[in-house]
Amino acid sequence: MAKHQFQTEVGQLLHLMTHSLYSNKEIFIRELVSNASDAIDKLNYLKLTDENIKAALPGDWAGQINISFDEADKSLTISDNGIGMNEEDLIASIGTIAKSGTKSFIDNLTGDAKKDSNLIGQFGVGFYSVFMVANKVDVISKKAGEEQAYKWSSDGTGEFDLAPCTKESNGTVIYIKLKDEEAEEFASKYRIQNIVGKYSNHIAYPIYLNYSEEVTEELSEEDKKAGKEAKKTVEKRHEKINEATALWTQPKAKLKKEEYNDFYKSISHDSQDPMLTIHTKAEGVNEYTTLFYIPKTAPMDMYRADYQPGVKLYVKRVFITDDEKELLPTYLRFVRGIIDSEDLPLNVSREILQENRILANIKQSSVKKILSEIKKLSKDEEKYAEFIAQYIRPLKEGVYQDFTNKEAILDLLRYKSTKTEDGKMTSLAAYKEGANSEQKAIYYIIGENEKVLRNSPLLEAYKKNDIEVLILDDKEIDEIITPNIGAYKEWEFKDITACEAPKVEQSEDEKKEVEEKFKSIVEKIKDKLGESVTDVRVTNRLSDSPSCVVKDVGDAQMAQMMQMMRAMGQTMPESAPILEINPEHEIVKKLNACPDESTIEDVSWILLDQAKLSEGMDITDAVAFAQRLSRITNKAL
Ligand SMILES: Nc1ncnc2c1ncn2[C@@H]1O[C@H](COP(=O)(O)OP(=O)(O)OP(=O)(O)O)[C@@H](O)[C@H]1O
Repeated sequence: MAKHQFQTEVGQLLHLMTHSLYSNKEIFIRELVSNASDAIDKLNYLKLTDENIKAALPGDWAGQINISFDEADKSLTISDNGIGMNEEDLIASIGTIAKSGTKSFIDNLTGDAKKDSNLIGQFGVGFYSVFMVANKVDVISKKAGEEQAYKWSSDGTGEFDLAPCTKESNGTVIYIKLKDEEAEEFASKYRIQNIVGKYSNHIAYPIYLNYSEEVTEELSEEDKKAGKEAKKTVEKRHEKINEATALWTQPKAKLKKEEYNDFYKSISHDSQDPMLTIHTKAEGVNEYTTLFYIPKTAPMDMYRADYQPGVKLYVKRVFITDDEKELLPTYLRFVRGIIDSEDLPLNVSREILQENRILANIKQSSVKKILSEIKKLSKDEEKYAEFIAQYIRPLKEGVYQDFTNKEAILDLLRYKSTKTEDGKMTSLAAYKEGANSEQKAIYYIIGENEKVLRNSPLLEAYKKNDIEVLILDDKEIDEIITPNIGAYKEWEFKDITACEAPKVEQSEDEKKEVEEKFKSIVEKIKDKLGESVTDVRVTNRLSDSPSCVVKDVGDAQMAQMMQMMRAMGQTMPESAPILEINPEHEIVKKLNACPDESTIEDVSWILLDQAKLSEGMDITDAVAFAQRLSRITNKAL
């Protein structure tokens, strides 16, 4: 018998399973039954696509799962007649090699046992959950089409044994020796029935419960009078304990909300009810059923490049794949559920799926359906706020990924703005509706910090003109996506740091006059600040602040490209801003009349640095800034 060491991360995980994660232990049954069902799914598919496998199976092979328990032995056994595992599979799947999700699972643990147990399923570390209740586990497995069976055993500490063994037919038997304190709870008919009913009722294969029961003979009245003793016999039971129907094939009207929710939990490993359930049967050119769910909380791997897709593809109830990222567009990667097509050939290869016309049509209609259901949800402001809190980012990605549905997605987006407060958000439709008759564009400002953005001097002119400005504080994504939106219902999106200020009551002549009056000080400031600014000019966009910085309009495209390069990890220098000064402000007026060159120099730098600080930008030389401030303060006192 060969001893193998678990990889460090698996070891860590097992330690957590045995020592820390105590709440919701019952989910180990859900996880093992779900693995058994997946194993049967896989064999079902191979039977259709691989002649050798078909020949190796008995003609009447049909997938089934068996659970048995033995109170005296304090054990539970879960077995399936699915694909099975050979030696390599056992090592790779439940042995030395931790899957990509394991490390992030450990990193994501919060220490809160309840929350942490919910993470178990999400990270594909389901099998190990058995060690929450087991002292020792044996996995006896034989892969379909192969001769040799193997036995894997572990007590959940640092190592496991692996050795050849005998097993008649393909599939996997998991023997669980329960910890003493768990035996009473889980080696129990009612408890198992209850857990399977709760999580695995609509697994597409029958689950049988096998157990022995002592039966006392029913005596007739006569026998009782005659003092006959009732005989006791032990009878073996083999009872189906789940519905074993694919839930999505049932008519909508027949299904209750709880049934939908339970099914969701069984396919998603989530312990919460879903936020939204969308069940559609399409008949016509293409015949198919889809059952989609939107989780209440975004899946943990939503922002990982190697996220696990949440939609499974079936053809006429036969599972085809759960690893196809193209079934829905990437921006809808948080959706869970199934697509079951009547028209695809059963032996469709996974390779040709991507170019398949039928599937492309199903995908297109599914996206439309999901977006329209989200739109319906948006009518309920409170519920929709929860949706937005979880999914605004992927939705924003949709704006540039999905050109066909761009308008529909834009309608679903929500933004903070200068006219919303207390975390409330506005839609683009509401923004347009609330605008005055002169306005023809959607104004926005982007940054990292909401508070800084709300206090930006650049907003002063917009406030004065009662123009709403969208506050985009998710810079990483907003800076890439928003400039690419173009327009919403003919209203162009405009970045207020790079566009002309809104109209103020000032004629061209007045403007020229002001420029003339401040010409020489503008030149002087330009001279003092050198390459730290692209330009210096007087502005009419400010009222309370002496100065502000804006981007060079012509440079907007360049700035966006630089931002994309930065998002890809390149270091890119920020281009110098334009400094605008407020001719109505006392500081600027006094500076214009100031004869002292050194004061002009200090104030010029302070005007630039404080404008940068107000926009949340870094200043190049904080020490020099402090020194200048001291000098000016000293003069003022
Ligand atoms: N009964 C089984 N028959 C065949 N293979 C199995 C069985 N149980 C587990 N496996 C294999 O072990 C792997 C690991 O199982 P585990 O439950 O830890 O994660 P998973 O099932 O891949 O992920 P998730 O729990 O998210 O579905 C499975 O992917 C599968 O390859």
